[in-house]
Amino acid sequence: MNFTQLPKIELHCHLDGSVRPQTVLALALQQGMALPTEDSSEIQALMVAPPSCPSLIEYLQRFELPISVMQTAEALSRVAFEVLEDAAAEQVRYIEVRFAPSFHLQQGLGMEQAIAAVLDGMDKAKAQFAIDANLILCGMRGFPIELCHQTLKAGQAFLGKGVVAFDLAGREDPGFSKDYVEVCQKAKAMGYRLTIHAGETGCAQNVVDAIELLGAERIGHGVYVCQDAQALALVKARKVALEVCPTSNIQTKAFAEMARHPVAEFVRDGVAVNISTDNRTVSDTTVTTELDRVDQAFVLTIEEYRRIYRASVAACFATSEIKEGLLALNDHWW
Ligand SMILES: O=c1[nH]cnc2c1ncn2[C@@H]1O[C@H](CO)[C@@H](O)[C@H]1O
Ligand SMILES: [Zn+2]
Repeated sequence: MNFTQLPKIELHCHLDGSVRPQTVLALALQQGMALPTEDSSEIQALMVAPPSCPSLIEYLQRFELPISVMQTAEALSRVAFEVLEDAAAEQVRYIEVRFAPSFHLQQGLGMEQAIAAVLDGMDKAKAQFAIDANLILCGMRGFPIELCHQTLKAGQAFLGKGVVAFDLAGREDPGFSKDYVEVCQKAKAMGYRLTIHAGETGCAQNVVDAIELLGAERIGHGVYVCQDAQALALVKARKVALEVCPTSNIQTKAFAEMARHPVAEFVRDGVAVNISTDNRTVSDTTVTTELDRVDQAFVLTIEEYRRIYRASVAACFATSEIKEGLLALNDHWW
């Protein structure tokens, strides 16, 4: 199937993993920052995770370079604008971008300023391109939980003005959810929607916990429910959407090759699935490429793509007005 012209929805895209390599170079030069190389293809090589990264931890090391140049309001705005520009160019008509405000404080920005800067870049792109967008704030596992509380507080004023949800990202230890019950309860009480990275590299129980202990409405990845019938049944019964990022899952060694990835099985089994990039640069991909790779491995039908699209509309954290617009696009295209 040719996905190039079809409308797309991306629900799982990290800002710091989706910076254009040329922009990293330009920002570093502008900021007088020393780089290991000034060749943009070498910069790209430093940012892209190898096809066979030893683990999620190694994958996450690819974020250091882009984060180092994303410490000013101007840089954050520019990067946010460009991510929407890149997404719009491949017919992504709605995107939820995510980032961790706590990673952008190295040069004196406050969390509120970092969030405002990202929203500013997104607003400019929304005005210019055929794309709608919202922002998800990530709390980072492996760092003090206090930073999650600060993130929630910093984002509060922006709820309903571009910020829609809270996420937990970073390393995934078995049983992590029990440490985040209070944070997630607070997030919900404040009006944040909730999506949680879980079941990315091995532990289906983490998906169950994220749903039952934390109240996750969507799961980032969640792919390991394929190995646990009860976890899979829970995801289906609660209509929790999985934000599936196939290439990223191969890079982190969740699955040895695309042919073993459960995404097509999920779609055929009635699981609500969205297909996203995770990280446009670190995974060197686009939503179109992700769909092509799934199609090459499993042959997606148009009806299956429609199902993915509709599930993505249902699961996204947009207003009902935006959702109706996205569904109308679907009618128009098919
Ligand atoms: O697939 C992933 N799993 C877990 N954490 C991730 C993934 N991709 C990116 N990040 C983490 O989220 C932070 C905020 O955007 C990134 O800096 C990275 O550490
Ligand atoms: Zn992710």
